[in-house]
Amino acid sequence: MTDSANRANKTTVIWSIAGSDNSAGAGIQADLKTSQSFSTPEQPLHLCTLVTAITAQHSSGVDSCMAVSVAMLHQQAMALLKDAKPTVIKIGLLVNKLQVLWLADFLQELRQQQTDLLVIYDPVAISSSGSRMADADLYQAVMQHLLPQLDLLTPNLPELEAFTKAAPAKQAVQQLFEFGVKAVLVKGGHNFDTQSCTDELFISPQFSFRGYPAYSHQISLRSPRQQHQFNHGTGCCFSSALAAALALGYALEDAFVVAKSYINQGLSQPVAITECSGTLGHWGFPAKADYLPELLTEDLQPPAKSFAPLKAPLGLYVIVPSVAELQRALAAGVKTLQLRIKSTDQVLLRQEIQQAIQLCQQHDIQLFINDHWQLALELGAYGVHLGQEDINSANLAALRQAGLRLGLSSHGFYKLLRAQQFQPSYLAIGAVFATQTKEMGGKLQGLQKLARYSALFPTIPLVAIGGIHEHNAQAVLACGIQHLAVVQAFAKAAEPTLWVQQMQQLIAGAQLEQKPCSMI
Ligand SMILES: Cc1ncc(COP(=O)(O)OP(=O)(O)O)c(N)n1
Ligand SMILES: Cc1ncsc1CCOP(=O)(O)O
Ligand SMILES: [Mg+2]
Repeated sequence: MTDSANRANKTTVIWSIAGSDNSAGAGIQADLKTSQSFSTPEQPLHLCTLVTAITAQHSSGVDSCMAVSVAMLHQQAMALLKDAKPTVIKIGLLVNKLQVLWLADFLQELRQQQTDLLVIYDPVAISSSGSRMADADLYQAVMQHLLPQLDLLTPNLPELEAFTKAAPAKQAVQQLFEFGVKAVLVKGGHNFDTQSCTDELFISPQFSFRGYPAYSHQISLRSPRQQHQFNHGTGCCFSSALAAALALGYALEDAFVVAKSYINQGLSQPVAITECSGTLGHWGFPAKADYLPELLTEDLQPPAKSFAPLKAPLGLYVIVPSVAELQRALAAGVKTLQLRIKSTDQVLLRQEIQQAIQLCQQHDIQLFINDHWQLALELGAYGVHLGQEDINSANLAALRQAGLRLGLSSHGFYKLLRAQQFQPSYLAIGAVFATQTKEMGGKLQGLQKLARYSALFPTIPLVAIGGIHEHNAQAVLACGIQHLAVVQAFAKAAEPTLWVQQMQQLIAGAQLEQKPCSMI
């Protein structure tokens, strides 16, 4: 393959079907800025536009709005299809029923050729300044014709009410699901009674994107309300940020966390146009923990207190399947270990866990017991490592009270946020690279995401796991990660002591340097 073909292969195409906002806070102009903010040389995004309307706007209102004809919309689509099909389509302002009907037909046809297309509709009809831009019968046409073609609808509270006349939001969303839309993200910014801003994502079991099943079916994210008027286009950019994150291949719940953080970042550093008006800033991928929202989970009661901190940095963290291997690791100089036995034989488990605990206590080694938290608790282990699916069933309060350290697995922005709420001793993130040790369904984190995690979660030890070997460890460390967990790399090391020394030196060097990450 040629270089240029390779490059084109990497580029993900997004379409924005929306109105032009000549003041560039919302509409197509905002969609372009947002997608550009998420685009990198490693994962380029290219946003193409189908203009539905030309508006004349300024900071306090919309002076006029001229709809583009359906014939012209069609020509724009046909022209774009001569180059490339979109992976994600974000729809914004639609002005009249004719546009809705054309779009519904067009999407139905496109979906037949492209089954993994994802369509998001941000149903703007009235601008934030109160100016009506769409015909009064628009939503009725949308309900009947467009909703079945949509994956995700992102109404704010007045728009949700205009669609369904129902309250509360859960009931309204149920009605929308019945019309065929697969997920609804209700933007809570118009609930001005509160000092915070809570957005809620409802995902129907029908939603799927590139094989990512939804982890949870209702997720609420809350952030403090930012009290200023430099917020033109916020709702629009929220949906564009979702579109961009989905185009990068993120699961929907991860895209939600990232989009909300993007908005928080943009509102924290807005662009003032006049003294009392402006737009949110577009400053790249959200890069500070301050921008992360708080996750309000329906099913979990995170503990008020944190788990015991680690006695020493994890550094090189070797995972072994037996006491025999654990002894080999101890002899090689490993200081952090995990016993990961996938047998259900209770006699063997008890025996191995007890022996491992004793050995590690003698050598003052940090030992985590994988999965078997009851035995770990009973036998007085130093710590346990659990998966996210274990959080609901394990007695976390008992583990914390007994002083055990807790490590939790995570596989993305949403799960990191969820796991962090339990205030564990560390968070693991994987699989970074392809691994033979655990079936990961082909979903790998890669280095770019690692760098983003370490910027967003700087206060808790982050451990990278999955396919880490001596040849790629440096690249992982360069992402700001300071702890590396390995299975095969140690198991296969021909000279374990030398190998451990080499890895520990690499990690110590990176900890000393504390390089700022260049890959965010
Ligand atoms: C350090 C570390 N990180 C992740 C895992 C994986 O834990 P989990 O998701 O529970 O999967 P299993 O290891 O139980 O198969 C881990 N064990 N250690
Ligand atoms: C347990 C686990 N969890 C995520 S990846 C992984 C396996 C890591 O093994 P290896 O270091 O051999 O790739
Ligand atoms: Mg497990």
